[in-house]
This record gives sequence, C-alpha cells and structure tokens, in this order.
Amino acid sequence: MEARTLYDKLWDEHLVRQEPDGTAQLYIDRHLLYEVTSPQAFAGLAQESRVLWRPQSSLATVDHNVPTSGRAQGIADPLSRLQVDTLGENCRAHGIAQFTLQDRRQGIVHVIGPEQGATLPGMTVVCGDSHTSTHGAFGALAFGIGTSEVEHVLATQTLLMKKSGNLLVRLEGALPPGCGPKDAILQVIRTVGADGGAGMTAEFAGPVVASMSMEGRMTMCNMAIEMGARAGVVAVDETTLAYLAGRPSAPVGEEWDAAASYWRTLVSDVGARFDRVVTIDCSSLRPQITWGTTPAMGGDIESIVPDPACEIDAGRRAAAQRALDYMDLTPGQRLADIVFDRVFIGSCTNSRIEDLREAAAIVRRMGGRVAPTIKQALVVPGSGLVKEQAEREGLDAVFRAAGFDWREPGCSMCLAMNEDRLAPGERCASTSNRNFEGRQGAGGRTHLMSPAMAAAAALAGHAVDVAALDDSGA
Ligand SMILES: CC(C)[C@H](C(=O)O)[C@@H](O)C(=O)O
Ligand code: SF4
Repeated sequence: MEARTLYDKLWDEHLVRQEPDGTAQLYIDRHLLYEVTSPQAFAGLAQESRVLWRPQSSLATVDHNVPTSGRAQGIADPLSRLQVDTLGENCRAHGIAQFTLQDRRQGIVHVIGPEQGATLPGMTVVCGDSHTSTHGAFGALAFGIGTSEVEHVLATQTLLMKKSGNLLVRLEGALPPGCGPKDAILQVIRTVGADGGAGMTAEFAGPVVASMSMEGRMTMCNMAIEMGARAGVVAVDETTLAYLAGRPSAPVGEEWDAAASYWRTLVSDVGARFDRVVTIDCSSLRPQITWGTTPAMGGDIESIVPDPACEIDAGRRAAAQRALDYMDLTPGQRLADIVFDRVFIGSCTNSRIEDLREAAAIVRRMGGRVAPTIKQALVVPGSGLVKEQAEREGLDAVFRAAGFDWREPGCSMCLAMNEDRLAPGERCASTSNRNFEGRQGAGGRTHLMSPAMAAAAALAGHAVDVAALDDSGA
C-alpha cells in the first residue's frame, strides 16, 4: 500500500463515500457542544422533528459565556443565561451528557474533552468552534464546524467536506530555556503566515514535538488554525497513551490493549508525501510576543516593532500600518518596553495544569507582587479539574499571594463574551490565541505570549525576556 500521512489514514478510516467532485461524507466519532453555537442547531432539528443519530457521541459543557466569579449569584447577562439554560434543556431533552456550571468537570470545551478521555486517537472530533484543532494533538482528526454543520452532525453523525492538503511542520533541535510550546507555535505561525496553512492539515513533528508533553502539543494544535490550517495533528506515541490511560472515557483492560495497538499505527508512514514541508530549528528560538493584530505579527522579545515602510508588498504594508495604529505602537519601539494594563493567563491555548505551573514558577522565581500599574491579573484555569489540581499543588496560593485573581474556569477574557474584558485602549499581556481588533473587548489591545512571559509581565508591568531572567529573578 502507498505510504500515507497520519491525516490520510484518519481520513480514509472515516470516509463513508466520495463524490466524483471530491465532496466526501465523513463519519464523526465525537461531537463536543457548548452554549454559543448549538441553540440554532437544536432548533433546526426540532423544526424538522429529527432525532439525534447517536447522542452518546456528544459531550457538552458551558464555557464561552459563563462568569468566572460570583457563580452562586447565577449569570447576570440575560443572553448568556438564556444560551446556557437552552443548552442544558437541549442536552436533557436529547440525552446528551453535559457538564453544567455546577459540575466540577465544567470547563473550556477543548480542555475538558482530552481531560475526560472523550478525545481519543483515531477519532474524528468536531465542535462548533474553530479551536477544535486542539484535539489533533492526540492523533485525532479534529476541526471546527459551523452551526448548520452542528445540526447535520447531530442528525446524521456525518459531515460533508473535501479533503485538505498535507503540510508537515518539523521542529528540529530542542527548546531553549525560557521557551515553550507557545513560543514555538508563534514562531511557526510567523514563518508560515496567518493564512499560509490554508487548505491544509498541519502535522507537527520532529524532535521538539516528540519530547513535548500532551499539554504542549495541544497548545500547538490549538493555534494551527491561526495559520489558516483546517486542522493540526501530532502522531501517537507513548506520551499520548500515558496521558490517556485511566481517563474516565478511555477504554480499559483488553479494550485498552486493542485500542493502544491500533493507536500506535497512527503515524505518518516513512515516505508519505506532503504537499509542503516547513522546517524550523528551535535551538535558537527566543521568547515570543506579538505586536500586531494577527498572531503572525510578532517577534522575539528582544526585537523592535517593525517599520511598515520596510514591507515591499503594498497589502502587507497597509495591514502592518493599520495594526500599529490600532495597537498604538511606533516603529522602532522595543517590544520589551511595552507596558500593560491587564494580564490574562488562561484560554484553551494555555490554561492547563502545565501552563499554570509554568506561570507560578515565574512568580516564585521573580518574587514580589503584581506591578501596581497593572489593574488586574487574571488566572483562569481551563477546567474545574485543572483548578482542583492547581489548588492541590498550592499554585493558587502562589498567585493569590502575588496579587493575581484566581478564577473559575471558562473562556473569560480570551474573547470577552462574559464580564472579563478590556476597556477601550487598554493593553493586555495574554496567553490566548487571538489578538484581533476588539478581541478582548472593544478597543482593547492584545499581546500574545506564553504563560511564563505573561506572569513575568504581570510582576514587572511591562514585557520581560524570561529567557534572560537570572536566578535572583531580576
Ligand atoms: C465563539 C466561537 C464561534 C469562536 C470560535 O469559533 O473560535 C470562539 O471560540 C473564538 O475563539 O473565536
Ligand atoms: S478559550 Fe478562547 S479560543 Fe478557546 S474556545 Fe474559548 S473563546 Fe475560543
């Protein structure tokens, strides 16, 4: 048989049928739901009096809209409350498992799926959310879908789509001290471009990825979408299996053994053909920070804000100028001099236990408190279980003692659908994945970075090169 990529294998395994024009029907194994993109889908089903094809494939949580403090008072915003209540009713009516706001397993949809073992290698995983690519870290084919597709999956457990191309991103060398998966993916996006992965499924591979934890792989696949890719995938290895063993929805006993031996085949074959290969040597990687309004508009922490006039391409020049105007930055300004109003440590990119450990380690190392010029430094765990784990490890105490706000799980200030938001003109050091105009609140300015960098920014009040911190934390 012809050598196949991991993506080819996942595709072939789920192909129900294919039309001559390339339109394919794919079987969907896992459907994750949350409050924002599901109500119309359920309403559509009701209108047609359709029933769910396989309700046990679905798992629902509430995350985008929910408050991260004062939960006992319920949800103040009427639209958010309606969406959350509607999801609850729909799940009850259709027999879908759900983590309500009161459930300790509640959290961001892309955190709870893997945490529960609801995301498994070899699955097709969909959700009405673009960052569904996160789940590809497990050797699953995972992608975001629109609300009408949510309805289609609920009714048929299949999707119509066309196959994408194969992009291989090889990360060579090793991550230097102070740099982590977030720096690696920001560098990748900067290299490939904000739409450089369009029409592709990106496989992340190479020694850096092989030695990365599942949390790190999830951070990378999460942001595959930010370079335009349809999905991101990572080959299954022993790290994948070790993460999944014992998870509530993972198989056990003989079923585990059988599954694991199949899962180990979920790698790209030697000689498999990729449409494009991008190789990045990570040995010289530096901590990253974005200055613009796409994740590709960023640079090494010791660099400067680039001059749009140096862009040869007129379109890129205009985009860079517009970004600088919006971000209120000047060409030549040192990125390390950027001063923040707020700090956000959270989101489906960086709210897992390792991210919180990384941030807390910096807080311990630098000592001191959140800078007086910082109005608010939020730490929002990705799930109730991440929060409990962090509290068992005493990380909450480290954050609180330094003046951070320790919150309940949800999307929070990643996209400002709840009350956690920037005021117009405010500047935020954020571990999330999007720095688009208004993303964290109308007129707000977002600088993307790693959890370590965000923690250091909170303490210093400005951007800090965490790779250059000496042991005294200065
Ligand atoms: C609200 C939702 C549709 C959206 C997405 O699809 O990604 C959000 O999660 C985001 O991160 O922008
Ligand atoms: S944390 Fe942010 S990026 Fe992730 S699903 Fe929520 S809103 Fe989207």
